[in-house]
Amino acid sequence: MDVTISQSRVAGRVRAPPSKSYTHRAILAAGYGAEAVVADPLVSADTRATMRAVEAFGGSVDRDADGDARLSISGFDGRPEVPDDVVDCANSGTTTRLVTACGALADGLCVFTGDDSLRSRPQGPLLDAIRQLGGRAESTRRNGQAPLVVGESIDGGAVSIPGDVSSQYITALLMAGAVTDEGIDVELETELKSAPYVDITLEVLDDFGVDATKTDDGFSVPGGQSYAPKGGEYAVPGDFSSMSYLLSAGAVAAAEGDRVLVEGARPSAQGDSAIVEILESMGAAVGWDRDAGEIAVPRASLSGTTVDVGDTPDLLPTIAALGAVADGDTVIENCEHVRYKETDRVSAMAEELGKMGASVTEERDRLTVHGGDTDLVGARVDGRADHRIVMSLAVAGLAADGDTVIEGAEHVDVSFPDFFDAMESLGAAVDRHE
Ligand SMILES: O=C(O)C1=C[C@@H](OP(=O)(O)O)[C@@H](O)[C@H](O)C1
Ligand SMILES: C=C(OP(=O)(O)O)C(=O)O
Repeated sequence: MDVTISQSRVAGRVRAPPSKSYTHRAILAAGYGAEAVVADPLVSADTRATMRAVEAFGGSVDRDADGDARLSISGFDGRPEVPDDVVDCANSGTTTRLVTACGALADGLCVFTGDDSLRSRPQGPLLDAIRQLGGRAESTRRNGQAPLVVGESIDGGAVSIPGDVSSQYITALLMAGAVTDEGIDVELETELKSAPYVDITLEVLDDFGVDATKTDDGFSVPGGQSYAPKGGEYAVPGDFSSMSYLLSAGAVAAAEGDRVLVEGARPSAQGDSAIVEILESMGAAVGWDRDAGEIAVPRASLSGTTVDVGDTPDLLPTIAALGAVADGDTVIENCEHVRYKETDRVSAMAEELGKMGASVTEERDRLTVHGGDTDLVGARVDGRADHRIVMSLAVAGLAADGDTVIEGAEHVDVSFPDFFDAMESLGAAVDRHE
């Protein structure tokens, strides 16, 4: 599906979808346990991949008859079965990493694969860690990418692993380590990127009654633990990465005297709540009522800023789009790890914003958007089969002169299936077509 988004003004109230990161972890944590309800989950292409994996390991995931508001999960109670078939992780890096470590607990071999994008993402450090723990872990093509073959019942132990490729390896080892005999000590060989995502993991583990801690050189989780949320139920908070597009839409295109108000914005461990400070640093008057969980953003004359995205890789496409609308340079630093996502998002944003007339300088670890050099103009752009590229280009399209056609817009299904409905409800001119 392609979407044409035309220059428009937006205003009104909209609810952010539930957090993808928390939902993945809650579904798998429930899978590691005996029985749990996950309330307010994100039901999207990526989280469905984690549900499928829990079922493949012998659990079951039942959705409310009347919608997506609750998942009743029967887990595999710390002992994943060997799946009957290959497990398809689709487009989801989180699913792949988290279930790969789980598969290493199985008494047999598990095979994990996914779509073209997923099969090009790095898994080598996680496979190496599983081998350090005595498990079997191979890439079928011997290139450190899926398809992966994993298994042979690891018991835990000590591993050392780089921290600058993906924090999801650490999350995966901590979640699996809790149900091993010995537990897992993770020593980081390099500085941890995307660190707030491990904080999210520690928060979810704690909510499921599982102990895990930061250590001087990494993380540690004792073995022999059981997963059970307090009161049998876990509620997922709203997603700040998804909110970044809605808030940015307000900053670049809110109607005169009006604002975009986003609900579901209660504070949590999500690093991407930094979008609030980033918008403020660019000149937007953002109002965040933390108790009510509401953020309001009126239109602003944005000016360039400098942002280190070491902790917040998923905000890079949003910040790049904001930079293209702002005056002056927006410098996005510490972004090499953003090249290992669904697509290389650093070059994708440089090239696609370039098609809209933006002037952008791309370096390996830095992206500079020279805002104000030229006016943004509507153009035909490629969403790169990547939900975040699609949604960021839609934000740029709101402010660009004329019509922007975004190819492959259906990929929003990965994290924010109702994204274009939400934009339309705010008044954006959106036309879906083949
Ligand atoms: O653990 C998670 O939920 C995520 C971690 C981050 O990945 P990396 O740790 O690979 O940077 C982030 O980009 C991804 O969208 C979600
Ligand atoms: C990179 C992302 O997710 P994942 O790693 O789970 O594919 C994302 O949602 O931007």
